Amino acid sequence: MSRHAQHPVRSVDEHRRAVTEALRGIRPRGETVPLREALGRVLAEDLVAPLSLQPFDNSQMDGFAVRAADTRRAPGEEDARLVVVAPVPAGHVPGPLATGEAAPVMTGAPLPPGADAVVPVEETLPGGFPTPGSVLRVPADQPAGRFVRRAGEDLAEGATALSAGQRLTPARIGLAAALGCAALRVRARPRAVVYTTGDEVVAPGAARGPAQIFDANAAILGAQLTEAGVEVLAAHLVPDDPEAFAARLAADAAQGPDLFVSSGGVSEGAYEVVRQVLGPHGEFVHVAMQPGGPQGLAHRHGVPFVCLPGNPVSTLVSFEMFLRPALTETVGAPVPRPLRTARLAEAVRPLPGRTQVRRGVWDGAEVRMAGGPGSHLLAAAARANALVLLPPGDAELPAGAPVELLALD
Ligand SMILES: Nc1nc2c(c(=O)[nH]1)N[C@H]1C(S)=C(S)[C@@H](COP(=O)(O)OP(=O)(O)OC[C@H]3O[C@@H](n4cnc5c(N)ncnc54)[C@H](O)[C@@H]3O)O[C@H]1N2
Ligand code: MOO
Repeated sequence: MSRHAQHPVRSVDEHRRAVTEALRGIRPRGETVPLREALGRVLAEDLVAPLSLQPFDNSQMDGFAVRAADTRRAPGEEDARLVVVAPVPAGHVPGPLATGEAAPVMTGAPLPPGADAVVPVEETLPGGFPTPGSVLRVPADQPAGRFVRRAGEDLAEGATALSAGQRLTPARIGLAAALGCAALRVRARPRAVVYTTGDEVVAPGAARGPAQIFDANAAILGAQLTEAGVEVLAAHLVPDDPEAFAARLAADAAQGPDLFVSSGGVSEGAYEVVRQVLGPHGEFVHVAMQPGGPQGLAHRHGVPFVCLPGNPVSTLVSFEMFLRPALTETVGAPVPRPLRTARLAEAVRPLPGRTQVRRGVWDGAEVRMAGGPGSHLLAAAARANALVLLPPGDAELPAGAPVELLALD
């Protein structure tokens, strides 16, 4: 237990709500994108159908358009006899169908005016598509409407085809295309600036001193933000120098970001650059979660600032537990991670009073821990495909016990 309660303690849910509230101020701008760039984007305005789907009555089968009334069974006859007229290929406008006629129609071809049913070619005699003037035999008593796709059956002209706030899936993009739209108005991606902090941290590829480590967190956060549909405007590695950090922040604010995200510099040390600069502009708390205990949340230059702890796995887990769900809730993307129930492949001891987020390898049924609980274990986390959510508890969870997890891929 801590002797000096330096930070207020809050629950995982409370902090997720706080991050979500902080992001509510993000004002979605709109932009128009071609359909091929629309996947996963969030629609900025309703799409009203400029035409019906189907746009016209058409055939669902390769066969013959007929008037159902012409096929009424004559006494002692199995089949009705009709006269074949000129075929209707898809994409061509047919002439009207007179009584007693059958027009060869292909799937998707408009139904000739007067026709109200389609008989599939394989049900007819003599078979295939006979030349115009030939006699065609079709099974008697064809029901009206058979194999006819009605105009407006799927969607009526003027109806709301897609609603503002919907995420664009392949089917929704396809619907826009079917309605003749080549581009869609979507919410612009939120734009973030990322800071990684610490005198001990150097960029991958740079020269590393004996007490230094490479910056893993800029790469982690860059990938997580990109995956979540956020544009990373810039990523800066800042030293433990509050004045330099404050100046960097002011310069970056001029670019008009929607969000600042940092890793490191939030806990109890003597050189906590993020907490020193942002402390007066926000709150630094301890969340009842491991990893990812120390957390900060501020506003600077009118922009929400989410401060994550510096251990690489703490950064990774904190993003998944707080920032990603907050983006889903406020900006409408990304898709939430699926929450699944799995059985423990091995006994696991949870933490009293704190939610523990372990990294796991999940095979769809059982989950096995990938490495220990330590938040520096990035290589173990890289083997994992799930975050295992262990609720606070004193008693060991036996092998076979059900646990919830967030599936990462
Ligand atoms: N006296 C206390 N000490 C610590 C506490 C505490 O409650 N009392 N909490 C511990 C926990 S839990 C965490 S998590 C860390 C969080 O600390 P900070 O957010 O201030 O992060 P740093 O001290 O800057 O770094 C922590 C750790 O991670 C390494 N690191 C930092 N940035 C990067 C990076 N970009 N790439 C790779 N690795 C990074 C850094 O070298 C440290 O080892 O505080 C504990 N201490
Ligand atoms: O809470 Mo810290 O994030 O465990 O390492």
